[in-house]
Amino acid sequence: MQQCSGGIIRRQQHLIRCLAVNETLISVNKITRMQSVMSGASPNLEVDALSILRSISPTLDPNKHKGQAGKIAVVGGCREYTGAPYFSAISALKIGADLSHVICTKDAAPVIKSYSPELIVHPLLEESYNVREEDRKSISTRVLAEVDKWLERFDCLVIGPGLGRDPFLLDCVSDIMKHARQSNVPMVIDGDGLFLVTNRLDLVSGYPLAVLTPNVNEYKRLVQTVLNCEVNDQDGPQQLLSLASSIGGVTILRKGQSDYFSDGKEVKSVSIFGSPRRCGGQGDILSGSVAVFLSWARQVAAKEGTHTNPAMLGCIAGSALMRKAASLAFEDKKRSTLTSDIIECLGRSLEDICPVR
Ligand SMILES: NC(=O)C1=CN([C@@H]2O[C@H](COP(=O)(O)OP(=O)(O)OC[C@H]3O[C@@H](n4cnc5c(N)ncnc54)[C@H](OP(=O)(O)O)[C@@H]3O)[C@@H](O)[C@H]2O)[C@@H](O)CC1
Ligand SMILES: Nc1ncnc2c1ncn2[C@@H]1O[C@H](COP(=O)(O)OP(=O)(O)OP(=O)(O)O)[C@@H](O)[C@H]1O
Ligand SMILES: [Mg+2]
Repeated sequence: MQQCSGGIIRRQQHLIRCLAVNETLISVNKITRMQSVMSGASPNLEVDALSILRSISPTLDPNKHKGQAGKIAVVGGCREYTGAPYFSAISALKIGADLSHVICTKDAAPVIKSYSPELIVHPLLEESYNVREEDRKSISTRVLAEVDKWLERFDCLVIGPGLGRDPFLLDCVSDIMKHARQSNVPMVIDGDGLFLVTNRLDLVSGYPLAVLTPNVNEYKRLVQTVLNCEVNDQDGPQQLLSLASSIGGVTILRKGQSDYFSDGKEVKSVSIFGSPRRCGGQGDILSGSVAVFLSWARQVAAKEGTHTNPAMLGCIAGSALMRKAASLAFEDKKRSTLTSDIIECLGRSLEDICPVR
């Protein structure tokens, strides 16, 4: 039955794309609305994500100096996972951040450095297998002191891509999060960062500069822990609103066929056509993207005194760009589309939506 409705949706999506090619009068927004209806998304929640993206993307101004377009740091990368932090950090650069750092374990650092000379990689974190019981305290103090030297320079942290679940390492990351919060540094929390936060809600509860970006599994765990019930898709937007509100007004980006966003006050969605390929790593691109757009949205808010929640704007713009890049990559690579192919399409997608002036 599920397979059957999946097939129908795919055929409908194919039909919509054919219409888009043949009938130039069908606007992106109309296509989006049609897809929302077909996928079961609530059309009245759908935002004009492309306009939002344009409104927060800075111009390339020759008077600006390095760093003003964003300094992002990804806290993640361990012995098992080196791809995820790389995807997140390189995506931030490709979108337009000036500097992208990775704070990872000592073992992961040479590997991540070898992927790209563009990234600034800090081999600071340690996992239990490398640390004697009696050295734990001094090591975590040293890690925190090192991170503190950089913390206030970052416009946003991404916590969790490829972080792993080692208890000692997660304790160190909890301390980093506490310091980031004291310094008002925004945090996008993804992957194993969500595993940490689901068990330590105090780390983000009531912090408006925290963004959680759960996938299906991560969302399920959050709902079970926070709301003490199961995911209810009949009333998905309302449940998301309650979840964000119960965690004190953090912003949540619930990833799926449509992406939904809530900060506990409102719920919005983005259903722009993405890709039917579900290769691992696409969420990592999204986390790096959200970090950049959130930083830009904060700059706009500071300059123009606007009151729209920058975390919501950052999520909406990140989701729109990720989906557009995924669809471009899929047009070209079809079944063999990989995360690296999508990353290669970030620049062209951004240029299509928001050309350099
Ligand atoms: N190329 C790369 O480097 C990529 C790396 N990636 C990185 O992978 C990490 C996990 O993210 P993910 O998306 O696989 O998590 P998710 O869907 O909850 O889990 C799926 C199933 O696996 C299990 N499980 C997972 N981790 C576990 C652990 N450490 N130890 C034990 N169990 C674990 C989990 O079990 P459960 O917790 O549900 O019992 C569930 O059944 C995260 O850091 C992410 O950034 C991705 O971004 C993709 C590209
Ligand atoms: N069924 C779907 N149809 C279209 N787009 C989707 C679908 N599911 C997820 N996406 C999009 O793919 C991106 C990544 O979401 P996904 O749920 O794959 O994250 P993830 O599991 O955390 O990924 P990762 O493998 O990086 O950990 C999001 O931008 C989301 O909008
Ligand atoms: Mg993920």
